[in-house]
Amino acid sequence: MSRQIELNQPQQIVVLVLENSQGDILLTQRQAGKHLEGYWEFPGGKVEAPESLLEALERESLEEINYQPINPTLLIKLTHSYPNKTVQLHVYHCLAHNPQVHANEKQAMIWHHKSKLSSVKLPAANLKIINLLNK
Ligand SMILES: Nc1nc2c([nH]c(=O)n2[C@@H]2O[C@H](COP(=O)(O)OP(=O)(O)OP(=O)(O)O)[C@@H](O)[C@H]2O)c(=O)[nH]1
Repeated sequence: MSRQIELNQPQQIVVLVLENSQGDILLTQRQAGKHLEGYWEFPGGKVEAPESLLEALERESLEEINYQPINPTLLIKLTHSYPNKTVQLHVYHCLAHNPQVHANEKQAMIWHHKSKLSSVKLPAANLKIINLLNK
């Protein structure tokens, strides 16, 4: 496969929108040296073949925030192109009363009300997700 075609292939990404009973959403901060360093995001990451989307979601969630998603539902699937890569995000939503999470990778973490997410520095791909959460 040529380099150009590889660049055009979207990376398959799963993300978890974890919402507590107050309508707050968990955000983690992308670490230095990574794509979109310093931006806030939903926990998640790349799907690793041959795992399913839900297996990837569970693995990423356990790895990053030590949380096992309960009954996650698919909120939206979207594709976004950044200057250096294209991602396809499979966005899962999970509502939990008082989820106990832990920053396993020592990343900064905040709970932020869903109605105020537009004031946070989030990746451009996440705009559609924020709009959906506030419908
Ligand atoms: N986890 C997460 N990733 C997101 C979100 N929005 C968004 O555009 N992405 C993009 O999806 C990709 C997630 O990949 P990743 O976190 O596993 O990989 P990475 O960039 O840290 O790189 P690496 O694991 O190769 O070092 C990144 O390019 C990231 O910028 C989001 O809300 N959560």
